[in-house]
Amino acid sequence: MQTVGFNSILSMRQCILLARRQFSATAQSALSGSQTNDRQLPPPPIKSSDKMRGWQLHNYGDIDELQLSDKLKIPQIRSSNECLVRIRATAVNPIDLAMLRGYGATVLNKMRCQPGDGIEFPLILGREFCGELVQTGMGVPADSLSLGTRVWGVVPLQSSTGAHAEYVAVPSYCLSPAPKELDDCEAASVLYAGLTAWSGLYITGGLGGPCGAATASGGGAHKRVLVLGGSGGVGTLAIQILKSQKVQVLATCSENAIEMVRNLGADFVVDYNNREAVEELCKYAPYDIVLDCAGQGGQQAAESKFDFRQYITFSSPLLANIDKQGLGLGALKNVFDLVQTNVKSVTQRGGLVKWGFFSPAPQGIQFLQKLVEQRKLMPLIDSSYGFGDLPKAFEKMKGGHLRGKIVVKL
Ligand SMILES: NC(=O)C1=CN([C@@H]2O[C@H](COP(=O)(O)OP(=O)(O)OC[C@H]3O[C@@H](n4cnc5c(N)ncnc54)[C@H](OP(=O)(O)O)[C@@H]3O)[C@@H](O)[C@H]2O)C=CC1
Repeated sequence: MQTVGFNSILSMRQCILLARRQFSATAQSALSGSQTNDRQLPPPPIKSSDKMRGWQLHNYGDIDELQLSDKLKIPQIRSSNECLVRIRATAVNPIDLAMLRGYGATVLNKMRCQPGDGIEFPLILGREFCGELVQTGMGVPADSLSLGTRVWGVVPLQSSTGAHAEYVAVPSYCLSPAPKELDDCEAASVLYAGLTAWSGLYITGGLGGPCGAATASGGGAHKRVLVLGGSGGVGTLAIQILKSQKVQVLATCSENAIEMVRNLGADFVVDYNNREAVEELCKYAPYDIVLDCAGQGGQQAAESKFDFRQYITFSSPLLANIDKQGLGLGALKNVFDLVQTNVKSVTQRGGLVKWGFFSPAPQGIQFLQKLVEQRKLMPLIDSSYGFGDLPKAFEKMKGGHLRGKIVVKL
């Protein structure tokens, strides 16, 4: 296993992070003195006539369907456990681009619309944010989440008003006080991909046993995990999560990302385009988990060169099958696909294929929060944009080859 130089790379990384933290703390206190405070003065109350800016969608299609308006209604708190947040930063994820094109519309629209109410549009995309708590429902405990608190959070997939706007309303379990170790853009770029990685490893993969899935305890020391696509939003966080739990991590990425992925802590990294290097991965098989963060899908599992106990892919055909064939036939096709890929993978590679999903679980948020506070997890930002340039952020996502996350500052 190629680990020579790993410790020196890591300590170099820590020095850079420390210097960056010191610089940003000084700069922030010099400029505003407020951003890293958990709690500020309570914000002025929102009036029902107040309007917000936001990017809306009135049809599925391409990026030109995104329309900026400054006359949108501010989302209202509809149940006692909801919170309203004024957003400071948000992110663009592959799911935003997919939803813009209509991905998952059949299922998500069923979840969104009340019976008899077929209104699908307008939609506001955006699944994660960092911002300031401005209103809470009666059932939200004021001691844990008081007005003015700087929070980070995620928006459930079925919500039609996402985080690409000045305000978002979400259930209180979807947010918590933002770690002061991260600035607004960094804090807006952890939870969606981080909860996807956490849920794939601990809920779907059972890496830490029942406690690992039900609590924030993590686990999995001395297991061996291969991360496919170690350079993207989910992969960069998955590697850091795994290393923090003393898991042995191998990863694949493009040649030009190898050094970056090694610096995240991966013990052995190969270029997925280099056939000989990929063959090397066989030496370390069978893997406890192969985590597909590269959009490969379950069908690829049986074609792998190496054996595994579980192959967890975040690219399942679940919603796409239902979009194409409707709820009934689509559900049957899903069962057929899962059985078929598993028969092939068990007979050819000795392990199961599972579908992993983002899950807005509070214990997952707590787990990620703890790692950030211990400085064991740090988001990588590929690029950042102003709010008015959100379509450019989507173009960047469409171009692919990301090295971390795309963030948008309000
Ligand atoms: N099911 C769910 O709930 C969720 C699913 N996802 C899915 O998970 C996947 C990862 O998401 P995210 O990290 O945000 O996406 P990104 O686009 O940020 O990352 C993908 C990365 O994979 C690399 N890559 C592409 N092809 C390969 C390959 N064959 N082998 C190794 N690396 C490769 C890309 O770089 P390069 O092309 O330069 O090599 C890029 O760095 C996406 O397919 C996304 O749709 C994400 C979140 C939730």
